[in-house]
Amino acid sequence: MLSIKNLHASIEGKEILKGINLEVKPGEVHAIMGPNGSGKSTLASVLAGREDYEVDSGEISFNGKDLLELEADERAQEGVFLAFQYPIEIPGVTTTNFMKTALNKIREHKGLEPLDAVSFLSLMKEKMKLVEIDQSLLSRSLNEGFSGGEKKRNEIFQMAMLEPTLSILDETDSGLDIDALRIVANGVNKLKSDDNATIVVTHYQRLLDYIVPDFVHVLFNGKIVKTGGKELALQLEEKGYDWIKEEAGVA
Ligand SMILES: Nc1ncnc2c1ncn2[C@@H]1O[C@H](COP(=O)(O)OP(=O)(O)OP(=O)(O)O)[C@@H](O)[C@H]1O
Repeated sequence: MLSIKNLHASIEGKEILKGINLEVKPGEVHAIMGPNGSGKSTLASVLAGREDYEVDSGEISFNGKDLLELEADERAQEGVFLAFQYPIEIPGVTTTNFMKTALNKIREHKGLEPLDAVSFLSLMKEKMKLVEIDQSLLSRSLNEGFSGGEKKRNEIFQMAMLEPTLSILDETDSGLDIDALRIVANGVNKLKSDDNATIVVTHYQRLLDYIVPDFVHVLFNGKIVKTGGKELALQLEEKGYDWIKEEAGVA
């Protein structure tokens, strides 16, 4: 589904990603961990097509398409979903209206008719139940005055509605409390299928108790220096990152 080959990327002339290689297949959950400043959020942002980042070399193919050729909104229409560390607030636009527009944009791209009001409402109800989000949140302006946990819940709701093929969750520093961790984890687990894949960027080994990853990758200084199974996250929790740096010869 996703194939990243020797990706180099920089911001304001400073090289951050220094040769990332990653293969993600349908049905898989990949966790990306690593010390502060190693490039985790940069990788998520480059995948989502955020403009501040310059891709210097390398390839990213997504379902056979060259992802780097696509603008951020085109990537979303192709089924890439990025949940940011800090979701933006959009005063005056209700979550419901935002979702309607986003969903119909994606449907249009797939050559489908926009959903009529009744079908849209029944889809919303079904997904609200799935991610346990409160109706009152959906009639408020998007993210405005939402608590951290509410923003997270809302993001997982958006994910449920849009049914992306590839979800990228950047949870490195979002101040998730235990409830919010569970919200994110339950959402990801419930939405998991053989047709979609998830990349979770996290510092929290705890999150991986709830979302069991198929692979854990350790990013250090812009490169993936170690890949393992879910037990790697437990080793990191116990021993920190120094042993990995030594093992990779980057200490
Ligand atoms: N606008 C910028 N200008 C210069 N350097 C930047 C800019 N944005 C990010 N960086 C640098 O890029 C490096 C990687 O940042 P990134 O946020 O991707 O790391 P991270 O692994 O997600 O870190 P954390 O775990 O702390 O969230 C850091 O050294 C950071 O200071």
